[in-house]
Amino acid sequence: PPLLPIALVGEAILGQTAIAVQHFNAELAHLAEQMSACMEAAKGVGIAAPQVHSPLALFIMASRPNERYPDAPNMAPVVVVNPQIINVSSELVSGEEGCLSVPGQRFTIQRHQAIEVRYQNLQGEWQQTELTGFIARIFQHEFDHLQGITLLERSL
Ligand SMILES: O=C(O)C[C@@H](Cc1ccccc1)C(=O)SCC(=O)c1ccccc1
Ligand SMILES: [Zn+2]
Repeated sequence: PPLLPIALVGEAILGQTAIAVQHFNAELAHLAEQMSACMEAAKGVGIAAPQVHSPLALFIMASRPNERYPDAPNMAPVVVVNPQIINVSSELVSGEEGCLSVPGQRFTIQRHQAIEVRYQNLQGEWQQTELTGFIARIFQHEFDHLQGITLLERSL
């Protein structure tokens, strides 16, 4: 089956606040599968539902070592639904980011080094955990997408 098209910066959906997921059904699981396929094909480490023209508060994050973050952990993709950022470290770190909605460009972005987060999985079960480093960076990037914020608004 074809890959979902990826919204480019400037498209309205990328500037909107995402809608909370209410129904943890097969349709949601199917959307998550399609998003994963898109992310893999684009060699991304994350993707948010608005980037595939869905208004839902849902993203996928997956870390793997890469030339910019050679010590990034190898992490199986995680589906994050209805995320909240509960606490953030005062420590900020600058790092390079890309965005599938701003193809071919890199930006230097400051992010919190550590964050405390809460989110639901595909079964609707709440998870709470602390994230640090590159994974915390990915979470903050995807969380921004759900608030209608892209890295263009954060670029130094
Ligand atoms: O647009 C997206 O959400 C995907 C984006 C996620 C992201 C990349 C880097 C830091 C935080 C979040 C990408 O995966 S773009 C792919 C890419 O350019 C890249 C991949 C690994 C490290 C750095 C950039
Ligand atoms: Zn992005």
